[in-house]
Amino acid sequence: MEDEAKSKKISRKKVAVLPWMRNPVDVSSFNKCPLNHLPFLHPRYRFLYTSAGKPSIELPSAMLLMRSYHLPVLVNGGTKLEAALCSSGIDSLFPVQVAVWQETIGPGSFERDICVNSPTGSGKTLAYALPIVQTLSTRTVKCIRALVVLPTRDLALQVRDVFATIAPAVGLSVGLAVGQSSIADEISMLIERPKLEAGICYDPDSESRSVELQSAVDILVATPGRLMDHINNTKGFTLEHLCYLVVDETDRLLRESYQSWLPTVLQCTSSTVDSLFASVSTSLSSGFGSLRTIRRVGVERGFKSKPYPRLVKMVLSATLTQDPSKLAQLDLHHPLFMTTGKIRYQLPEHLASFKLICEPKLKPLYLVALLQSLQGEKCIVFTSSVESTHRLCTLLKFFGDLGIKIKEYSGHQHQTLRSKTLRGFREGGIQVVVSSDAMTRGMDVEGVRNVINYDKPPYIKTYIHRAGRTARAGNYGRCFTLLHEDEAKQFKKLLKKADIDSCPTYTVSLDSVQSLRTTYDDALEKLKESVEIETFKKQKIGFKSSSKRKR
Ligand SMILES: Nc1ncnc2c1ncn2[C@@H]1O[C@H](COP(=O)(O)OP(=O)(O)OP(=O)(O)O)[C@@H](O)[C@H]1O
Repeated sequence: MEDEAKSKKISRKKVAVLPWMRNPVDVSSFNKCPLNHLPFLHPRYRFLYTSAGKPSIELPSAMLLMRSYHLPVLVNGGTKLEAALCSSGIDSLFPVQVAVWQETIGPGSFERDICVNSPTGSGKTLAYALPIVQTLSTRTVKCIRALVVLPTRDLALQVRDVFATIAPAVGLSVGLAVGQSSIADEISMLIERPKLEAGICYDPDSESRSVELQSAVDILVATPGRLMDHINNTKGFTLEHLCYLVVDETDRLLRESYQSWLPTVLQCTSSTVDSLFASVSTSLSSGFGSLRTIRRVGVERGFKSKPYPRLVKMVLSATLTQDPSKLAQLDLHHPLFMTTGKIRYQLPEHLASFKLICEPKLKPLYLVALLQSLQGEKCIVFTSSVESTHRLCTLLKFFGDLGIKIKEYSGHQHQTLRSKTLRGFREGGIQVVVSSDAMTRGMDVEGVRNVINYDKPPYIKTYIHRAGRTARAGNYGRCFTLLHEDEAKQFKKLLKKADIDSCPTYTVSLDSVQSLRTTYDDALEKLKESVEIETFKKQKIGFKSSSKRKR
């Protein structure tokens, strides 16, 4: 939001778009592509099988050929990756995935850093996950080669799951650094302990042992805070072999410094010839293990005959920032901008936007009437803050049996509770989630048919991300915005920024609103009591902890 407020001020001064953003690759000019027609993947059938189904060339030479194209190993005439994708219900790639594929595995060959601005739900996660996994499938030594950074824990978990559906198929391990478990547990998942002879105890503080520690993962999905903890404190944790850095939800991640994670990562990964020579001279004295590391850098990280290539960066968002000072932080190399269509803010193709004009004092009643008219369809209700999320959710529960299960989701809740709610929502036990902006970005819950803006979104970016929780992956969805009469004009202006000229009015029956009035009065009374009890409890806890401190 701050980003948008600032960019508003700047836009009045008419900041020029960066030259490389002026002629983007238009993702909408690409079509969906069945997996077996994917360029560079398809020829394997021709190389390997004749029309009679007999192998046309020897398998080992075919394997070599595939390796040179970063193609994964064959299984029964298909690829392990293809099989993994198919078993998770993916039989073709979406346009953004095909476009990115062209620039990575295809002719583009990861030569440029890639910046993707593509609508919510268009499949950006797989767009970067698939080429990375395919390229790394030929690696022989395990170390962190790809790092994906996301702003929240739940988003990181979601992205880890996408990698986990394809990476193990080609023998790659995916790790998570988000602070979901204790730091010790996380370390044990990320770092492989040396295998010791019987009777010898491993001492994690021993300097002499640290050279033997190895990464247990090839791909790491992390949030900035926990990533910094590992960079600063975890023995054996290194990003020196990193080949791919993905900054997902880029504009959100660049908005805050998060302990300067980005400059730190860039510093950890800068592999100049100088530093390489420095490490050669130190490693020569430190034994065979490190010598292997030098060879790994020289051979595996090298492609296109460049022995020590730069780190490839991929940055993505549905509302990618165009602010030059923000983008400069990424230190992009010859960046390629890929965007969908000509409009900066695009909504999903099958999203229908509606407004619902309500009397200010009766807004909760309009919401209940709307929820009832949606008949239990999965729905996310967005409010403007964690406090109003809590209040609204509590109020809805006091409405009695609405026949729908409603839960709250906000940044103030404990992670375990949030995860439980998310699980229930995904599995269908919960039909309505009332959320603060914690669920606005990136969250992918299958079957969400409706999004309701209980509070008007302050910025178009907020509208794009909230609305984008529905109508994902080509599905249909609706976004309703509850407005007071005097907010309508402002809202119209806001939608104009995403080139939305028409936002029809949705109506709920006034009778159903009126019929809820008595229940509403009771619910309001109960809400008042509940707020008082909670305030009292909070004060009591505050008093206890402050008197403890005094003691
Ligand atoms: N090729 C595909 N075929 C079928 N479904 C797909 C494909 N690619 C992605 N999906 C599904 O589409 C949904 C949206 O994908 P994803 O979360 O990557 O979108 P996104 O563009 O990152 O959205 P956001 O901007 O909101 O983060 C997911 O449920 C994912 O499983």
